[in-house]
Amino acid sequence: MAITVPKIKDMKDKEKISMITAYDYTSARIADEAGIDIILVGDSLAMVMQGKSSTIPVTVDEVIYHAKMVRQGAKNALIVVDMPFMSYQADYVEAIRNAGRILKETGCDAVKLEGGREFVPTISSIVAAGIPVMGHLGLTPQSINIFGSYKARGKDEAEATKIKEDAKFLQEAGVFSIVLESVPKQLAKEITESVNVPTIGIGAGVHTDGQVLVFHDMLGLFDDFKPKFVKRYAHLKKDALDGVKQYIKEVKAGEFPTDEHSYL
Ligand SMILES: Nc1nc(=O)c2c([nH]1)NC[C@@H]1CN(c3ccc(C(=O)N[C@@H](CCC(=O)O)C(=O)O)cc3)CN21
Ligand SMILES: CC(C)C(=O)C(=O)O
Ligand SMILES: [Mg+2]
Repeated sequence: MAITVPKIKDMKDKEKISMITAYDYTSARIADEAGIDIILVGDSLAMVMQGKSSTIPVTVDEVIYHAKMVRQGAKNALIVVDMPFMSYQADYVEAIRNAGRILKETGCDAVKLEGGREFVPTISSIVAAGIPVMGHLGLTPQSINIFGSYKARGKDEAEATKIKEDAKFLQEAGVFSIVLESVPKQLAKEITESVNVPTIGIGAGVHTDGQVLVFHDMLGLFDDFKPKFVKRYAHLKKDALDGVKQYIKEVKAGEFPTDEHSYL
């Protein structure tokens, strides 16, 4: 049965939520067939699909292109799409229109946007339009030019308090779930216990209500950088390199194709 927003909310304190990114049909198929709860069409596609050094350049048209392909590959998972940098920050009417385009043109289920109390009016307006919103606190990569690095957030008392308060603000604004990225595990635990919507951690320890990782990171396919929170469950880049090298060798040696791969 297809997973819905109410089902995700209901999983808090009952069953851990599994979430993974996907940017195309083939990866979405794999995640969905494996039984993932949520697929995120992350703006991390800037790094993984486009080779950029931040998520800043991604456009609404580009996430829509990827989200359409993901939709084709997923039958059961809930599909959440990241709202790109500057598609929701300037004014809330533009934010509603962009969130609406994303849902309407892709058939996906919800949007995610980064930020705390400053975005309460934006989030509540998008939700009022009938579009479910997932929040994102802690390390918010679209603010890389303010932060200056991708280091963990909320390590001092003042920032920890701000993030914890922001989680409450997001809950009041009507988010159905909150991603907590790169924060101390104790802070993530306190937030998880203080809000009534599920938290989904990435680099936030074991006490969140769910976990999310980038598909290409956890399968060892992407290695431009490797945050501490990434666990490699496969080594696909090594497999792919070995495969392509073997193919080249056999082509050069006239060993491929044999009659098995020829029309006789
Ligand atoms: N492939 C990929 N995976 C991601 O998890 C990811 C993206 N891209 N793009 C968007 C953001 C950027 N992210 C990042 C990028 C780098 C670090 C990183 O280098 N972290 C250091 C922090 C060290 C510290 O806090 O002291 C690390 O070593 O973990 C973390 C998250 C997470 N997101
Ligand atoms: C890392 C996750 C949470 C994300 O926002 C992304 O992939 O863009
Ligand atoms: Mg993102």
